[in-house]
Parts: sequence; structure tokens; C-alpha cells
Amino acid sequence: PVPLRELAARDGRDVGTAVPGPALKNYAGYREELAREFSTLTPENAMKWDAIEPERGTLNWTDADAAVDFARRHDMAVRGHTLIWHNQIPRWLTDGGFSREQLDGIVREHVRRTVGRYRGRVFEWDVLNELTADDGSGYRRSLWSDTLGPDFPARVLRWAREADPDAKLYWNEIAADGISAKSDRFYAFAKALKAAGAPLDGVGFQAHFNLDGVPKGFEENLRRFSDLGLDVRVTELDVALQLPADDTARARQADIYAQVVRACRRVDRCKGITVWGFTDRFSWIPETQPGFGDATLLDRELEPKPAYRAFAAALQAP
Ligand SMILES: OC[C@H]1CNC[C@@H](O)[C@@H]1O[C@@H]1O[C@H](CO)[C@@H](O[C@@H]2O[C@H](CO)[C@@H](O[C@@H]3O[C@H](CO)[C@@H](O)[C@H](O)[C@H]3O)[C@H](O)[C@H]2O)[C@H](O)[C@H]1O
Repeated sequence: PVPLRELAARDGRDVGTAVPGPALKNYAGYREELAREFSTLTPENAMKWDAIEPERGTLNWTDADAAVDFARRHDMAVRGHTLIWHNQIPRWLTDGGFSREQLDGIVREHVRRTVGRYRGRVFEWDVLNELTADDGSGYRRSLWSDTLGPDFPARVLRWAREADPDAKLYWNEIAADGISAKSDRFYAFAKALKAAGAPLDGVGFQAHFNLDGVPKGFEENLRRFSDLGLDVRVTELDVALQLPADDTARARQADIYAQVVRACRRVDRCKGITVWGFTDRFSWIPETQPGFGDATLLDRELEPKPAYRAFAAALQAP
């Protein structure tokens, strides 16, 4: 079959996947499939703050460099993930008791150093990740919102722009895929940043779904953000199944993947789709959602599932 990356390219879009460090190192078949099917990759954990700077001043770029090098050797682009998130923050930072001024300096240095290191080699950054409160009331409570003041997103975006003027800068969000109080708040934040002239280039919708299906207003939501002059992306797509999954569940899963592809293709500024892992062998779902899994396009032996065929068919449909 024609690789997904080629089908997406016909539309001027890209298709990507999250890549866990160990998979890239230890599984030959995985690397071949990755390079064959995908035009972008997102390091699943290697570019997060706790991986890069586990101890203050101790830097570890090993897995991040390996992912960037792999991409360069296989004509793939890299989405950097993620600079500011409430999870996977190193302990020295959460327990540091830093003042606003001190934390500002620390964040600025982290952004300058990380974006600077991959200047010209990472084409997009999830600068901001999951900052919106789930109830849509405002910012999610975090070290950042508690310490850095209400305008910290604009400041962090500006530091990222300084470090690499060519990289596209994104705010990536979870559970804001449809029209909801949360996505309304996210929309208001994005609109305010654009109005303030902050360097926000795009927004990412993670799309961690299950058989409840694609949330109501998904396409409309993509379109309203793009109408703000923003690129939009699906950044972490998977469809978790209750285990053991049967053919009916896999057929429903396939339909959901296809719906997402069709919605993205109908929105001009939807730049592409990234799946959060492409084989059931490497997926965050089983560890974090006991009883669920089989969420991706290929099975554990890298064999295509109905989801893969539906994804490909939706990419090439007229
Ligand atoms: O939570 C799912 C998505 C939601 N959106 C943002 C996105 O970044 C997030 O991705 C997931 O983010 C999760 C953390 O919140 C990641 O899970 C972490 O993944 C890390 C790297 O594998 C794990 O850390 C390893 O843990 C091992 C045993 O516990 C240790 O031996 C390793 O040293 C340590 O690196 C953490 O326990 C585990 O919690 C998942 O792989 C990753 O898929």
C-alpha cells in the first residue's frame, strides 16, 4: 500500500507519530515502519523538562538527539514536545520554592537552551501544553499559573520566538477537541494572545478518544481556531478500546480514525495529524487506563488493523 506520509503529502499535509526513546533504540521493524509511514515525529518523553534536566544543571539530550538524528536521516520533520506543562516537571523545580523573578529566569533559560539547541532541526514546538482548566474557568492550577502571573504564556512564546524565529509555536490542549466550556476558554485565550500580538502560530488538539467517538463540534472547533489566523493540528490521536476488543469494536475504532482525517481535510489550515503511537506495542494507554488498550493503527506485530486501512482510505478519498 502507499505509505500514509505520501497520501497525506498529496493534500499538502503531514502525518506523524509519537516516538518513545526505547522503541527507536531496540526494535528494528519499528524503525523501518516509522520511516516508511510517517513524515513527522514527536519525541514522546525525551524533550520534556524532567528528561532534559533531571537535576538542576545536569542536562541529558541523548534520546532527544537520537530522535532528531533519526528524523534527519529519514526525511522526517520533528515536533518538539513540550516546554511548559504541569506534568513531568523535575523535582528540583517543583520543590524549589522559587520566586516569580527566579522562576522567570529559569524558564527563560530552559526555553532559550532547548529551542536554541534544535534551531533549524525542530520545525514546530508545543511551547505550552494543557494550560486550560478542565471546567473552562481559566488557567489550570500549576506551578506556572501560581507563580508566573497571568501573562506568562505570551512571555514564554516570545522567548521561544527569540530562540528560533523560524519554528512554529503551538499551544497544545487536552480534552478541548469539541465545542465545550473548556474549548471556549481555550479559544478566548488564543484570541487574546493573537490580539496582543504574541507569537502564537498554531494550536494542537490532542484527540485522545475512545468508543464514545469524536466529540460534538470537532470540525467546527478546528475551523473557529483557524479563523483566528492560527494553524491547527491533531497532535496525539488514539482511540482506546476496552480489552479484549472484538471485531465490532475495531470497526468502530476504524470509523473514528477516519472521521478525524476527514474533518482535518475539510479545514484548510489543518496542517496534519499526529498519532500518539502507531503500534499497540508502544502506547501509553494500558499503563494509565487499566483494562484499555489496542488504541493505535497497527497491532503489536506491526500488522495493519482496520484503523490503519480506514485512516489510509480517508486520506486518499476524493
Ligand atoms: O498522558 C498522555 C499524553 C497527554 N498529553 C501530553 C503527553 O505528553 C502525554 O504523554 C504521556 O505522558 C506520560 C507522563 O505524563 C508518559 O508516561 C511517563 O513516561 C515516562 C517515560 O517512559 C515514565 O518514566 C519512566 O518510568 C520508569 C518506571 O517508572 C523509570 O524506570 C524510567 O527511568 C522513567 O523514565 C513515567 O513513569 C510515565 O508516567 C507517557 O509515556 C506519554 O505518552
